[in-house]
Amino acid sequence: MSRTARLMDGTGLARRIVEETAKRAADITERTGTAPCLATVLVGEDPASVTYVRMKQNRCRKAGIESRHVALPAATTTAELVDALGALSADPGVHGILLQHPMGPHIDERAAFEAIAPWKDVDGVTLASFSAMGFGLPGFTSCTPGGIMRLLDEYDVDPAGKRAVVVGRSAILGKPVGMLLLGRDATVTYCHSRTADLSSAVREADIVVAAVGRPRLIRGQDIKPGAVVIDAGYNPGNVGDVDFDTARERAGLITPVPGGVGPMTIATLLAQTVEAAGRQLAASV
Ligand SMILES: Nc1nc2c(c(=O)[nH]1)N[C@@H](CN(C=O)c1ccc(C(=O)N[C@@H](CCC(=O)O)C(=O)O)cc1)CN2
Repeated sequence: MSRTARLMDGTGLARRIVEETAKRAADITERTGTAPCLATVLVGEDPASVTYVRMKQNRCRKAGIESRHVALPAATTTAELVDALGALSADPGVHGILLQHPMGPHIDERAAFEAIAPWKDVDGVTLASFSAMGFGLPGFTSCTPGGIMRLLDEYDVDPAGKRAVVVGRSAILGKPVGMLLLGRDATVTYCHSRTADLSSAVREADIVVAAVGRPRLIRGQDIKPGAVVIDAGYNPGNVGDVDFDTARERAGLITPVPGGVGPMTIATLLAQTVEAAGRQLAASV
């Protein structure tokens, strides 16, 4: 019998989160006379990154969050980038910092991320944020993983006792989403480019998170009937890592691309920026 998965509507949920965030931003602005402010930092002019940063700035504007942009040339050195991030970290007018990824092969990404003050790390990329996520302590989550967990909650998917397979192991996506699922008592398997038999691992999964950046890598035939399929892939042309048409015939729930995980990434960034501003401005009065 053929079935069609229910769609997980990231666009609609993100809209509601941003509306709620806008109310909190307005409240902070009224109480303190200062609007929450996100600094966006972009090294080079990668077209996709330019688009994502612009999307973040536009959503900030609509939510009453100020944004300040630092555009650095592609040839910027790690030391120069660290200096720029250090200046933003020390600036009391900036409450959150977003360093767009990727930054170019000559940049030491870890050194750059660590130049962000942990209390302004609204993108959840520092070791401090990563450790807090790992230990289930309060802190800022990486935005896409945080958005994915919020989507699962919205659709009453309780990870406890479920087999979750994360395809991908990047520092801002695969690793942290696996940690968050483990923190919610899922049994987590990470798959990656050296995994011997990806298909058989995926076939075992009650929850699949595709976060590898390979268009349509995960095919419907490998999806366990009724599984929850989260497509966190953002490949050129708005193509996900999951072959949507075949996967939706077997999954129970599935995120579309576009309209699934992507909007949740930005909504999480905005919500965490306002949270950071609220804390910093409360501490300064
Ligand atoms: N420092 C970071 N860098 C990157 C992150 C991140 O979370 N922090 N994530 C990705 C890309 N990304 C944000 O930066 C991102 C990708 C896609 C979307 C999104 O909303 N996509 C839409 C479709 C967009 C369109 O119509 O063109 C969707 O899926 O519906 C948001 C953010 C890499 N770098």
